[in-house]
Amino acid sequence: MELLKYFRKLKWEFLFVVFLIVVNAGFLTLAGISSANALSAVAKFRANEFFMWVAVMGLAYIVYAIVNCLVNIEQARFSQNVDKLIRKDIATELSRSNYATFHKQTVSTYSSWLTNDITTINNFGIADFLMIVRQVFEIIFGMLTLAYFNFSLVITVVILTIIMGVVPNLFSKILSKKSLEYTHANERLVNTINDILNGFNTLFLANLPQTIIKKINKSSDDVKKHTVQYAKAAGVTQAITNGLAFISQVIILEQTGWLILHNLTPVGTISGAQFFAGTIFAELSGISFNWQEFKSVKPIIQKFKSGFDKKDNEQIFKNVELGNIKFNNISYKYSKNDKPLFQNLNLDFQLNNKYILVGDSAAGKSTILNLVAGLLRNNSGDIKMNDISYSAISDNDLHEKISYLQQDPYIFSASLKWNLTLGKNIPDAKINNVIHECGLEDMVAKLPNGLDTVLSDQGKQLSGGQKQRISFAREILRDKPIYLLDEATSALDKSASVKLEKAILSKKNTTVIMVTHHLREEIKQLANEVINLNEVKE
Ligand SMILES: Nc1ncnc2c1ncn2[C@@H]1O[C@H](COP(=O)(O)OP(=O)(O)OP(=O)(O)O)[C@@H](O)[C@H]1O
Repeated sequence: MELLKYFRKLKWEFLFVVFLIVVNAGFLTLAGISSANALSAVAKFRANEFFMWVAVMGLAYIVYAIVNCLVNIEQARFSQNVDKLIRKDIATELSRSNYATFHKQTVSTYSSWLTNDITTINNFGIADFLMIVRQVFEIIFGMLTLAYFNFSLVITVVILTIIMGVVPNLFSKILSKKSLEYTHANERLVNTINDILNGFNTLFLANLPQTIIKKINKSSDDVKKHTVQYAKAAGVTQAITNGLAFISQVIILEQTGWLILHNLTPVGTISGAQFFAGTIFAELSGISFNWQEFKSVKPIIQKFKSGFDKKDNEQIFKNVELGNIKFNNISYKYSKNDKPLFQNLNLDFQLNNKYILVGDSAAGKSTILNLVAGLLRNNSGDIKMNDISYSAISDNDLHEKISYLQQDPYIFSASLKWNLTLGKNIPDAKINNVIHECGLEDMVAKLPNGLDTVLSDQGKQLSGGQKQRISFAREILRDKPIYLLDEATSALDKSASVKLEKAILSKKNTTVIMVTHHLREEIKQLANEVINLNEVKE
């Protein structure tokens, strides 16, 4: 089972929790034995013996309570460390994903994996497994004690145990299925919540605030439906196992009574048998239910794995030197049933030349930049850099050569400095030069902590133009030899646009492909070629 892999990684912590659980089960057993012995002593009017066993019982319960507290603390620590490892594994897969793999799922789905699903794994996986460990030891100790009273009791318990183990297994598949459906419903709820809340402004301006309630209500109903379905399946499983446990307890009680009446065991056994048979069957019914719940976690962890394409990491790539980028007979369509956006397109972007790409809206200009950046790779025909096919060039290699400035740059909820450097160590003097070059000085001066000011909520306090200036500064600091600009100055006024575009187009040893809807004369002059996509697509 996949979850056990994480337990093995944390084996010392796991063993410590198990040790505490075993000690705890030991003291509970001691309390049960003491109670039976106290009853036998009182039946024989042995006062000293009676009080001694009552004292032992009291002490055993006190230690049990203390160790139980320790178990809870250590179990919480262990669970959190398992969560951390699972999150790290998901984060590692995410960090290794290519563009297509990452975008197979929505960001909200990943959020749900990292939050809701981890909570489910905690409740159904880790807590249930440790509960099973506790139950197994309480059963073992209980059986040993029953054997000490009278061995025939153990035989009956074993027979009843086998019956109790078989019946609930019949429900295992249903529980797993329902648990997976429940996690998918949670993903849909998180997706809806994110989508609707991100669209708050649009709905507010359209006077449609009720839509927020309607959409969230609909998804809540979806989660409710699947939670109730899971509870029904779990409830039936639990009811059957509980019913079997009660019947089994009655059988053991009858057998003990018969043994006492025939002088085959002391009177105290009645209390011991009741205590231990109660414990054993309650724990057995718990075990079979917890085991089903524990197994229901498996498809959740498998879902994480199957979300990522293993082939991404196994390909062998060549290191490519900078050179011309050529499109040879490129055709592209976003989905199988679509008409191709363009067919047999041939383009030649010469090293260090500057290109401006124009064309109608939706002609496919951004798609071409995405193909050059290697974000989209499922094209037909061959894209080559320096005569090496893109299929042999890694994303890493491409990103080391390309700066891609988009219309709506992402601003992290981090300091301005972090947003510019993306966490890299760059001297302040260099940062300040670029700030000056990108016209960000006024903005930085007004920020309360200058470069260290945290831009909260994805830079909501910034204007579109300020975000675009930050994006220019970020990419100039990355200092790569190929620039792709996709309407990267659309939110800036004419003079600011011209200044920034000029800064990029005037770079000497740099290839530039710039998409724009506002081709200004002074910018056109800096280009080696203006490509009209409407014409070259024909
Ligand atoms: N991720 C996507 N999935 C499906 N279709 C897409 C996707 N991205 C773009 N398209 C479609 O591909 C076509 C070309 O889009 P693209 O963004 O490349 O055009 P564009 O020329 O850059 O447009 P604009 O000038 O309006 O920005 C459009 O019809 C668009 O709907």
